[in-house]
Amino acid sequence: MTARPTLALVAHDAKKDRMVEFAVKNRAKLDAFSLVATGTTGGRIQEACPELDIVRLKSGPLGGDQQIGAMIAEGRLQGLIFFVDPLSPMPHDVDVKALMRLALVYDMPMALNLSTAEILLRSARLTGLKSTSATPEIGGPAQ
Ligand SMILES: O=C(CO)COP(=O)(O)O
Repeated sequence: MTARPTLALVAHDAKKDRMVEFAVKNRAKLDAFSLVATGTTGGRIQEACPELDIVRLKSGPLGGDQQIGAMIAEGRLQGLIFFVDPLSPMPHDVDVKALMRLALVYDMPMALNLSTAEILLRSARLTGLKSTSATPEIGGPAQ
């Protein structure tokens, strides 16, 4: 049996309703993944879609973004959907940037808004998300 690819779901507060709508609409597709989420985002999705099995990490400002970043660096994540709020200052802005940076370093499929998330999910269904080998792109740091 092949292991299901792992997908991380994260949304800033102003985008949580949108994430819940996205999850409800795509619940059957999401069920094909092993799901992880930052704490509050995961709680909201779980409430709306109780059948989904979601591993909830810490809340973003308390280290959840960094936990997901560590999963990327260790090759334990295959995709990231992160609904970012571009209009509000964040106390943990450095963590948000660090997460996105690692996704870039490791060439992780990453959707930062609703329209790209829809595309990512469709393409993941068709082709399967690529497995990361925790090898950075050329020009990335040595392991
Ligand atoms: O802050 C976040 C991402 O930067 C999300 O964290 P929560 O899902 O706990 O709100």
